[in-house]
Amino acid sequence: FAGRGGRPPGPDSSLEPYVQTRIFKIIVIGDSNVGKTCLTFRFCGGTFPDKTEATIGVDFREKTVEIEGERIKVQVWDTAGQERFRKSMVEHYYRNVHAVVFVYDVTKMASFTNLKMWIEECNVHAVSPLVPKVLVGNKCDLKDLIQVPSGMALKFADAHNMLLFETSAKDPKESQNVESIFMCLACRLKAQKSLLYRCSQCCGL
Ligand SMILES: Nc1nc2c(ncn2[C@@H]2O[C@H](COP(=O)(O)OP(=O)(O)OP(=O)(O)O)[C@@H](O)[C@H]2O)c(=O)[nH]1
Repeated sequence: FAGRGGRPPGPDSSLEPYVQTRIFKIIVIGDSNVGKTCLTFRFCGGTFPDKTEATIGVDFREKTVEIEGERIKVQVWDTAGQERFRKSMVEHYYRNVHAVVFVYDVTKMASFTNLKMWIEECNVHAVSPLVPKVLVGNKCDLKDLIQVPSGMALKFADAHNMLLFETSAKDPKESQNVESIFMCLACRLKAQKSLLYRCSQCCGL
């Protein structure tokens, strides 16, 4: 199925151990300035960038993780939040996507209300309801500036069948939480794809 990657076996592959690595494509979507670049940096590189600029088109980051003994490449697509930097790329974002991360800024109500628009864009591009989606409220370190209450975000997440993560890409103490966003999705994808394997074995599809 789509989402497999790695080098095909060469003529003398019997001499070398060859392990195929699956690739999961995860896109990160949301308003400009909510911290998509910083979250993907934190997950893939373990750091918070000193300085960021608006993403133009898309930036790719990746990290190989191990789940139940299988090495999986998590390919993160850090998409542009600004309309002018994303319009020529939108089709590519959604093609063969395995999971979606919707991000808002907990200190900016508009970024939360705009989520409806991001979900709509996802639907317009025919992303299957089976594609796992999560909601991330970022910048939780700015405690005095919070505009989006957790209860409100939780209600929205429930209504859209998503898990909610409230995180900070900036605060190193929160890095485990950032990691959980992507690991949770990778685990769900691994479980789904295992089911597909079993199905293809039993019903021959
Ligand atoms: N305090 C705080 N600031 C953050 C956090 N995450 C990101 N920022 C800041 O928010 C600003 C925007 O971050 P980016 O990661 O570039 O935002 P983006 O969503 O990728 O923006 P676009 O590329 O325009 O879509 C930067 O100044 C970051 O330093 C966070 O968790 N806490």
